[in-house]
Amino acid sequence: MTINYSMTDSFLDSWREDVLHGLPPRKYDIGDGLSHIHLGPGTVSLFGGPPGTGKTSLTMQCAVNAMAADESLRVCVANVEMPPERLLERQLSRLSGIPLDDIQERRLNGKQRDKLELGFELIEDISDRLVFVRGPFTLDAVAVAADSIDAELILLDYIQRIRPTGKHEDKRGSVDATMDSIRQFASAGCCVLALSAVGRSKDSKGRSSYDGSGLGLASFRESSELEYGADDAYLLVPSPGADKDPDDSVVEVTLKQLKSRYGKPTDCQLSFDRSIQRFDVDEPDDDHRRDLSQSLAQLWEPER
Ligand SMILES: Nc1ncnc2c1ncn2[C@@H]1O[C@H](COP(=O)(O)OP(=O)(O)OP(=O)(O)O)[C@@H](O)[C@H]1O
Repeated sequence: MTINYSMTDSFLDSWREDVLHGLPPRKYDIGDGLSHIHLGPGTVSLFGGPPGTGKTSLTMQCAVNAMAADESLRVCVANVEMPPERLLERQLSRLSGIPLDDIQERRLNGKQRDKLELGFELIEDISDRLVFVRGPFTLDAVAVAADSIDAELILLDYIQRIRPTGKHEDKRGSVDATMDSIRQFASAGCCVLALSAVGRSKDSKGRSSYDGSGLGLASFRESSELEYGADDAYLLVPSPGADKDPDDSVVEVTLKQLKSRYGKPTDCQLSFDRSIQRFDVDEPDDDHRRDLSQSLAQLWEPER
């Protein structure tokens, strides 16, 4: 076994230089209103939430936006549930505004085909920097695929189904080992986005449910190593009181930040338009805005 350790004087100079060089740490631009989500080299972020809330779509949106904003960014995606073509159809829908149903059913009229071109162009721009693992879904395969393009951002969807190296006694041991390897990816300078299944919790009436109010850090399935190993952890849950009509194409969801290793956890409200698979950050409502402007005004106009 290799044992790693370092004397402080061996890295003091480079660290001092790093602190003083005046440039902020690299952070990906994943879209308007989402700057509190710190995704950058060397970080591990965990995204959990009930099935179908949009974790896959949100994290793919973040990755594609980051690639569009930074032409040097290379990304590796390992999705155990959906093939690349289906994942990209969601992005095509979002980027062109054409309903996903029409794309999936291949019922596109001339006008829609023209609009799709914009989406295809954007995807073509990132196509030589985006690699998908097709299987086996092991961390070794992820490492090979990521190395093939020197990927810096790795998206694992989802962590309980991606097998680590070696044999492990049970699911828990296997997820622990996966998190260990993910930390090694991060130490090598990668940004890892890991999606996680969550367990049901008890709702206010004692029933087993995925109700957002009962979910927390301990809800990440199989292992506490997940909550400790991640730098940041998020839960994507339906917003409290949001209209739960399953036919609505737009649903209100909350991205709760449960853990932020180096900052203050911040929640944010999002609208998820499922018909085009697009997430938008909700503007604070007028009352909230008024409260803020009043408090600001008071700051500048002290009581007379
Ligand atoms: N063509 C479509 N039109 C409208 N909504 C759709 C369409 N295809 C998928 N959806 C919805 O979009 C959402 C996609 O969610 P997504 O797969 O990103 O969720 P997830 O949180 O990753 O789920 P899971 O944990 O089950 O993988 C789901 O609610 C799904 O029902």
